[in-house]
Amino acid sequence: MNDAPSDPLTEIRREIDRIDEAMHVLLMERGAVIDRLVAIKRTSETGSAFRPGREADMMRRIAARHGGRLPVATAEHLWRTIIATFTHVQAPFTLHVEQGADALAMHDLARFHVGFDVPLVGHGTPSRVAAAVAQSTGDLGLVRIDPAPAAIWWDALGGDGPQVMARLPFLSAAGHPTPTPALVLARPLGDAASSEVSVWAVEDDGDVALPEGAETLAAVTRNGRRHRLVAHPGGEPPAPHARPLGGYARPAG
Ligand SMILES: O=C(O)C(=O)C[C@]1(C(=O)O)C=C[C@@H](O)C=C1
Repeated sequence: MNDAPSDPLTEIRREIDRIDEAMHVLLMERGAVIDRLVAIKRTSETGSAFRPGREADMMRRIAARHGGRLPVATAEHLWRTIIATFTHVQAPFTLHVEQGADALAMHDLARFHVGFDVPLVGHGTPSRVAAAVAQSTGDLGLVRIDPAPAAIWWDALGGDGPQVMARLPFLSAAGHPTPTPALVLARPLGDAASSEVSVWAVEDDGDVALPEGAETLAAVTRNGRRHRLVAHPGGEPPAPHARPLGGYARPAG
């Protein structure tokens, strides 16, 4: 089929080819910039190139400037894939995914955020995910936010062990293609972490009220003691003796 040079369809396809080529060239240029970043960024201390606070800023800017026909979730997915791939290029890691109750949704959530260059390993419980992250150098974990889980899995978080580093989905407006709420776990990342919302373990006899704005992500009662995983905007503990378990950038609606 020979389209005449003046055919409007041919013209438009030329324009699409020009844009595709420019995007491809820019992505390759991005790769070269990452090479320079690797030379000056110290990933060896934590074993991870993951910078959740920086990623949250980038996602907010994408959402703010977005418009037109392309769904914003597609833009998010494209950049998540690019960023996760370059994270992996800098320091290879595995994403450990909790696949106990909603395996397919968790798999979708994982692939939406890391694309296909990052290997996934599925685990039956959040405790196994936390253990796998704890035993690794720079692996990440993905755990579903289950309000009434079978175990107090967050007991394994905090200190030098895995911490909460992000909450997904981040651009969480209605209609998100992978809406399953989840937490990202990683070994401590120093000041690369975001603490807009801090996460805590709160243990009581069922008698401690949380301050306004605090959110109970999960709760388990054992032997009369109530164990809660609590998210609290800001860095203040939501209750006396609360144990810090990390934090995340406030999801953008
Ligand atoms: O800014 C960094 O520190 C990077 O490593 C770059 C980059 C990216 O590809 O943009 C990759 C991983 C981080 O999680 C954040 C951003």
